[in-house]
This record gives sequence, C-alpha cells and structure tokens, in this order.
Amino acid sequence: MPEVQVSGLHKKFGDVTVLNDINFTIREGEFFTLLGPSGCGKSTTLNCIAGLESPTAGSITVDGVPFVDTAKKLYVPTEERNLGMVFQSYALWPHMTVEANLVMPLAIRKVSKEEKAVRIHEALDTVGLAHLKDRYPHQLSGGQQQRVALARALVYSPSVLLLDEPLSNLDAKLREQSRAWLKRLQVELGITTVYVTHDQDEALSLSDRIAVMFEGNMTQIGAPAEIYERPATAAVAAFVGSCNFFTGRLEETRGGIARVRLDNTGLVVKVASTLALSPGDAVTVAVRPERLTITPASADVTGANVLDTSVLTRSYVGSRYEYGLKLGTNVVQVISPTGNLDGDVRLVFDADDALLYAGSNVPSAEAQELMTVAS
Ligand SMILES: Nc1ncnc2c1ncn2[C@@H]1O[C@H](COP(=O)(O)OP(=O)(O)OP(=O)(O)O)[C@@H](O)[C@H]1O
Repeated sequence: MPEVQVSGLHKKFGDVTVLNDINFTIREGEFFTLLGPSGCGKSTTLNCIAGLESPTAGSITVDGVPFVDTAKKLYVPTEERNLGMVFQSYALWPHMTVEANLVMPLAIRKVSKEEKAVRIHEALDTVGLAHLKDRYPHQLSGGQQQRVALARALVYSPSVLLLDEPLSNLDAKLREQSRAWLKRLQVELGITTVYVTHDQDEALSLSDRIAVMFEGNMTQIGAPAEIYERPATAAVAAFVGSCNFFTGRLEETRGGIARVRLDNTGLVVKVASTLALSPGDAVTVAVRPERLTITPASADVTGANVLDTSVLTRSYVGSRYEYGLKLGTNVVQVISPTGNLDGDVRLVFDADDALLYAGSNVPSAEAQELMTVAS
C-alpha cells in the first residue's frame, strides 16, 4: 500500500487562488482526512490527486510514482492512476444492475470474464451486498447505494481510496452506522484512504490523521486528539468542536503560566502558555465547554481559576446538561453532568484546561455559525 506525497500544490481558477502551497504526506495504510468549511479547497485537493483537476503548480507522487509534476510538465491521466473514488452522489449508473455497475471499471481495464466474476463477488461480499447483485440502484436504500459505490471503487484493487463526502447523503443514524462500518472495512483492507468531509465528528472518529483547511491553506495536520486538544489556531478550535473565546491583554507570563486580564469583565485568568508574548499584548483565551466545572457559589473550591458567575440557561441534552453562564458581557457555554445548579455559581478551570492564542482573533459569531451550519 503506497504513500501519497503532495508538495507545493497551488490551484487557481482564473484569478482566484483556491489552493495555496498545500503540502502533506499520507502514510501507507493511513486514513487521512481533509477537513474544513465549505469552499476551503478540500475537493479540489482530492481531485488533483485523482487527476480530475490539474494543479497550477506542485507535484503529487503515489508510491514513488509521479502523477503530476508541473515543473517537469508531467501529468498522468486519471485512468492510469489506479485510484478508487467514491463521490457524495455515488454516481451509479441507474439503468444498470449492481453487478453491471461493477463490470464497467473492470471492462475498461480489460479483465478476463472469469476474473471479473471473482472480483465482483469479492467486492460485493466485502461490502455485504453479494445477495443484491441483480438489483438496480433505485431498488436499493441510500446506505446500500453507498456500499455499491464503494464496492465499485474497490473492485479493481486500487492503490489508494479517495472518498469525497461519501456519507453526507445518509440520514443521521445511518450515517453513524456507516461511519463505524467504513472504519472497520478500511482497517481490514489496510488501504491508504483520503477522505473529504466538513463534518468534524466524522473526521475525529474515522481518521488516523486530519488536515484542517481554511481558504485554500492547510492550517494544521495531526491526530484527532491533537487537533481537538491542541488546535493550532482559534479558527481550528472553533471549527473542530465547540469552544468559548475571550479576548484580553497579557499581564505577565511566569513559569509557563500567562495571566490574562479579560476584556469586558476585568477578571484575570491564568492559562498555561509557551507563546513568546509581551505584557500588554492582545490575546485570546479559548476553553472547551467540557473543560469547565460549575460549583455552587457557596462551595469551597481552589484552583487556578475560580470565577463568580451566574446561570442564564440550562438545558438537558441527554446524559448531560448544557449551561449558559454570564461572565461580564460574555455568555460562557459549559457542559456538565450536574443538572441542579441555578442562580449564582462558580466557574472553575485549571490553567491547563485553557488555550492561549496571540491577537484578538475570536472567530466571528457569523463565521462560527457558518462553521456550525457547515458541520
Ligand atoms: N471549476 C471551478 N471553477 C471555478 N471555481 C471553482 C471551481 N471548482 C471549485 N471552485 C472554487 O474553488 C473553491 C474550493 O472549492 P472546493 O470544491 O475544493 O471546496 P470544498 O472545500 O470541497 O467545499 P465543499 O465542502 O462545499 O465541497 C471554492 O471557492 C469553489 O467555488
């Protein structure tokens, strides 16, 4: 199973740059996800690997074989790349049975009749649909169609599997089931996979590594836990999971702990930080809702940060409660297992529970909303 190397990838449509120096290497057998909001360039990157788009500059190599190298004017056509692709729409031929849909890619590759039958059976068996080979696409559920599309991509033993939002047409429940199934299948087959999605949950649960993209740039590449726990920018923190943001000014940093005076509250919070910042610098503090603890105002608590606040809203969301707390002019979101808190409360968190970013770069409510809608 091959390694995929993408170097210095640029893509322009007319005067508009949609990919700006994209670089990444996908390891053998890895499940690698391109994650980002709509229009950030995920599909264009995938299509450049597939050979459906040609980059304006850059190179792509799979298993040491150059597919594209603009400097050398080298371009291998799609049909010679031996990559398996599944799109959001599945793109099954409606007038052909499941079996006939799978015959097509093999016929193009001039596979013998006997081998065709074996391969089709194997591919359909892999996705658990061998018994439906005589049905037409309209006689299948959305989930089954998606599996046929996957079988069609696997039938010619591609070196790499390219998946562009393959689950987004399924309803929420089926999507979750298909996600678990897809992950098991990928691990079983050990096939190097590039996956495109704007769904952060999907990316976190499926991927060995995630590349987060914004506006044609790759902002961070890392394992799911790394992306979630240590987002490189406030925008990544906002896009992957929920986050509270507070702007403020740095007062001092001592022993790896930054003291930040928050705007609109006058409160000082302590945040672990390795950033090279000077007192007076504008900063942004980010805290995940589940990293915050609420206690009754009367509780005797100690911790790096104990802030007096009050409950604005509380809602039960199944197995936990979501609180909205008032902190100056901010509303702080907290996720808590406790549902009986009201009125004046205390908000508690350690310096390690929060993240610090240089600048007052809180993703705007509009952008966050867009991101939420997108995910
Ligand atoms: N053929 C094209 N001509 C002009 N602009 C294009 C073309 N294809 C894509 N774009 C633009 O390039 C940008 C990146 O598109 P791309 O489809 O790669 O984004 P994406 O991250 O996959 O988004 P989505 O999740 O909505 O599919 C978008 O602004 C899009 O409008």
